[in-house]
Amino acid sequence: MIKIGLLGCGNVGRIIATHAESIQVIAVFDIIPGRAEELAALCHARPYTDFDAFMQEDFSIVVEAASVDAVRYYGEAVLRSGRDIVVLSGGALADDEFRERLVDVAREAGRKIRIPSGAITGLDNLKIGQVSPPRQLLLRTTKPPASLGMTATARTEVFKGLAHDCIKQYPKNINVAVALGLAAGRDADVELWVDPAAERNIHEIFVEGDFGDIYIRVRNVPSPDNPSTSYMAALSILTLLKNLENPLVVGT
Ligand SMILES: NC(=O)C1=CN([C@@H]2O[C@H](COP(=O)(O)OP(=O)(O)OC[C@H]3O[C@@H](n4cnc5c(N)ncnc54)[C@H](O)[C@@H]3O)[C@@H](O)[C@H]2O)C=CC1
Ligand SMILES: O=C([O-])CC(=O)C(=O)O
Repeated sequence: MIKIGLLGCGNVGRIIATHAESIQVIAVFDIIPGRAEELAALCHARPYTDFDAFMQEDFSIVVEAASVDAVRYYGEAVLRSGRDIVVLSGGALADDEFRERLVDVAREAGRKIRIPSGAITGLDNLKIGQVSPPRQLLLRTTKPPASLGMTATARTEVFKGLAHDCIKQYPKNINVAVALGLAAGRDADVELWVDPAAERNIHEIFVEGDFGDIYIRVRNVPSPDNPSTSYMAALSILTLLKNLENPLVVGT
């Protein structure tokens, strides 16, 4: 059974901890002591608020479900310790300098940085963009205003531009756009909308290239404890972990 250290004991951390059938959560870490303790009790793990102490535990992979800042603070140390890291807050890798350094560290340590598909689908074959760059790569995200901590009386566009700029303004809501760009090999264009009539977190992906064109629409159910995070994101991590040691690899 894969032994994991969970970095982040919020909404996604709780879903992982309560569905951890094919994994063993050994230790959990959060800056908020009560959260670490509560989650640890749920999955019979040990709670930590001190990162160095957390890292002394016996696990082979760290699952980050915390924040863009957490990836920046701890990503390198995780890899240098000889563990892989699953990064849900992939927005941290929008910073070219940071990403290149992290990849270099992973290469030196012989470890992997795994970005799950999170709240979208299609990252597998979007990687064809690394071989044949797409002419269009657009993510149009629509969320209920509450997901962005806003109020709005009509459908409103709150951002239009490139993913690496959008993530700076909305680090808790648009990590998917950065993952999309990392898969396809170019920064994605992003439109971020709030819509008071939306009951789901909707991600529409438009791609066009030599292969033809793609349109994907994902209508995500918001998570029970954090409406800005789609429930699919947690399921995506559980699925990644379930398949880690499977010799049969499906998808590009
Ligand atoms: N790539 C994707 O498709 C998606 C990515 N996300 C990202 O995943 C992350 C987790 O999402 P949720 O569980 O819903 O968030 P949450 O806010 O419910 O939980 C995050 C937890 O991490 C802790 N935390 C934050 N920064 C930390 C740090 N520097 N050190 C230690 N603990 C820290 C917080 O105290 C909190 O308990 C967020 O960054 C979110 O933006 C969420 C949904 C989809
Ligand atoms: O969960 C979602 O729909 C997307 C999200 O928050 C993110 O990418 O940060």
